[in-house]
Amino acid sequence: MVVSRKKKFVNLDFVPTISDSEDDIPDLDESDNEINQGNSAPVKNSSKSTKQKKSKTKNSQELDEDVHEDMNGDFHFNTDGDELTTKFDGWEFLGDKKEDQAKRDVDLDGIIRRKGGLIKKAHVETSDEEQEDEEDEDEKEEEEEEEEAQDKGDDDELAMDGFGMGNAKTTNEAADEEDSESEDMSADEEENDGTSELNIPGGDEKEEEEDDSEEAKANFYAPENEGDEAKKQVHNTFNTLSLSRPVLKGLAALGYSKPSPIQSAAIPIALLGKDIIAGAVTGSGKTAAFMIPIIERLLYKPAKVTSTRVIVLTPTRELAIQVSDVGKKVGKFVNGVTFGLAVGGLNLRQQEQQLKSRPDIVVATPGRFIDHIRNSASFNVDSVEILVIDEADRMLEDGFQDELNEIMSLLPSKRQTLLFSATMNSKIKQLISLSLKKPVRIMIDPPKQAAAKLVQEFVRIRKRDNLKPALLYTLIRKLDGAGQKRIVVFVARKETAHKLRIILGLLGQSVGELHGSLTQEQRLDSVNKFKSLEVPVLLCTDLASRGLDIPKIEVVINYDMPKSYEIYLHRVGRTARAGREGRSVTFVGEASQDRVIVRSAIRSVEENIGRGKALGRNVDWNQVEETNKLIEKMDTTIDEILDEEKQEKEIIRAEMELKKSENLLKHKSEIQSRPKRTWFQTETEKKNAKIFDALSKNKKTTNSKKRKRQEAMEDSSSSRSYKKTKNDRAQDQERTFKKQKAPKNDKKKVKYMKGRN
Ligand SMILES: Nc1ncnc2c1ncn2[C@@H]1O[C@H](COP(=O)(O)OP(=O)(O)OP(=O)(O)O)[C@@H](O)[C@H]1O
Repeated sequence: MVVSRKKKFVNLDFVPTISDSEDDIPDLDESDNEINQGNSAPVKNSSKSTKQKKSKTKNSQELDEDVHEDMNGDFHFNTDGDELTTKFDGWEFLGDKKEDQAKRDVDLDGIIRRKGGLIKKAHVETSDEEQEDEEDEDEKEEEEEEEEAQDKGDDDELAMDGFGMGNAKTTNEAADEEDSESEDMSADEEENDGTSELNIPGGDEKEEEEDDSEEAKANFYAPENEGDEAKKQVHNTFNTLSLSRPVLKGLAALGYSKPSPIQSAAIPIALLGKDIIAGAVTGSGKTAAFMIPIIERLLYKPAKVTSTRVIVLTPTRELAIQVSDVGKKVGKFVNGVTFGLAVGGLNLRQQEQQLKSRPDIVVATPGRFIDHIRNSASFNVDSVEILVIDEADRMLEDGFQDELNEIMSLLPSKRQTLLFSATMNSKIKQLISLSLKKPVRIMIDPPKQAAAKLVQEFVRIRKRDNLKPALLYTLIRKLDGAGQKRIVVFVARKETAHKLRIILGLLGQSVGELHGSLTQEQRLDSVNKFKSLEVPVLLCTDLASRGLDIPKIEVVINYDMPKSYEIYLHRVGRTARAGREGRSVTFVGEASQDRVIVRSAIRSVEENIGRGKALGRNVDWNQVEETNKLIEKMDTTIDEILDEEKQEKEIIRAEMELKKSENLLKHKSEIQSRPKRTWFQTETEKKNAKIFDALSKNKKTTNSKKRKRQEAMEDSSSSRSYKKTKNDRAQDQERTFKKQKAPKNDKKKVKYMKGRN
């Protein structure tokens, strides 16, 4: 089969792999029309019927088998129009766990149940319900009027004025909002416009970091018009993006019919081999925006030898697993493209085995990635052609800086680098270390914006911090009495998540946890139970704030305020994804930082009329107080549960130690013969690095004690540093060369060529 090249692209790096015979490419436009006609019809049926009508050519039959019926191929990222609700049930968070490797865990829910929890939800009557019991219909109406009048005077509960932002809503608006709270949240709120009356005073906004000068930008970035042109060239179907047939088939199977704006703009530029710095709002399809061109490039330029050619770095393990799954699904029909994971917390040996086969695309978290480069003998990164950094602004922050520098020093400098994030506003001085080559900037949405269909609500806590657990329970009950909605709750500390799980459990509400104190198996288990609605509420730390794509998260609750508006945007971006509706409820404390975030959110909504809403939420504090009385009585039970949990943990640990010793005896010689692993940074070094960062940021506060710690850190870093030496690299190359000679390695090339035909 001949590969057609479009004339306008002369760059040799460009990879136009579209087949010249497009007859057999599924006609996505056709199905578009049908779905559009039946606007409110369930997607599953419409896409199915479309396909049934199609003549059953071989390809359409194949596609039928593979299409994810629960995905909506018709959804538009343009959020002005009506959206259909997609039925996509999400990526697979399987990690590399094998069934028989499941470790024994403490059954916390079991303990809570033994203490009388998780059986029946605690019911505290609302003021409304009490009245309903007593009054007949007419009287009830009168009551409601009275209540509205009361509400009018009670701007404490209307929250927003208390933030110094002016009174938030008229009485009717407040009443409308109250009504909608108990109903299906997605429906009625559109008529309830509470945003326009919110005032935003100027004030103690955090100083922005100084912008890059025009001259610096001109030197660093590709000419601005390259990004602008890319944005202007809107592609209404993937067919016009010069993609190859297997990739188009993968996209069709996923139910993607139309590229999102970031995909439409970034794919052509990435196919040209250029470096990119891209920003687009949460949930706008950035993952596929880099996965599609990556796979396309692999397909077009087959490797001469089996080697790892693409590295995708993500800040969290769950995100890495998810990104790898997106890639596998996009590349499902591409013969021979292989994926590997280098992710902390999962089985090291298993990953080593996988990396030995040199998968084309390795998705990794930085620490484990460095570990593998250093310690997995047959894995090397000498042939890497493309580096993607997802959530790039996060990866450029202090916590990852040392690891990123180390990775940069190990990767070949001749490569394509793609950076993506929803809050991509890193300054040139941060980007320098990544050795980008005239990157094209593609910023789709105005920076620092929430998703278009997100309703952001705020509750002022004032001095009622002690009522927050009760407020959370009341809110969850109000938003979702039936346990049919997915609600993510963000907290600042792992301990808070754990304690809230017990409190809510004792009140009868089943919740899961996701934070760094859990084992990786437990983390994935939490995500999967949440995905399947087995546990509809997930208590998380910021570990889950970025990237996680679980399609039907209806509500995000910020129990504790995030540290910055950027993190706020990522957190609330777990809902209202891909054009869907969503709601966030944020508990706002008295700290000035809290107010800054609320103001930024409201300002953003006001500046972008028609995109989302910001509202104050009414709370029935009497009901919350009543719930709190129940919680106060639980103190001893909570302690007992924590004790019991601790004891069970110790028993499990002792059993594990025993097993470990047995294994050690049994496999002594094999274990001893393994080469000693070397570490890039020990935990202490990591901590020291953090202190060092903090110190260098705030030199004024350096006292002699801190200075000593700093010196100690500098000492330890000078002796720790390990990089692959020239010698190491030469050995790696030799190994690669030897492998090249082995005839079986040519297989992959043949497979790729097949994929293109
Ligand atoms: N062209 C498309 N058509 C239909 N659905 C799409 C398309 N592209 C992506 N999606 C879906 O949109 C959702 C969001 O995509 P993705 O997770 O890549 O967003 P993101 O921009 O990376 O978000 P975040 O900033 O939170 O990481 C996913 O469920 C994905 O399947």
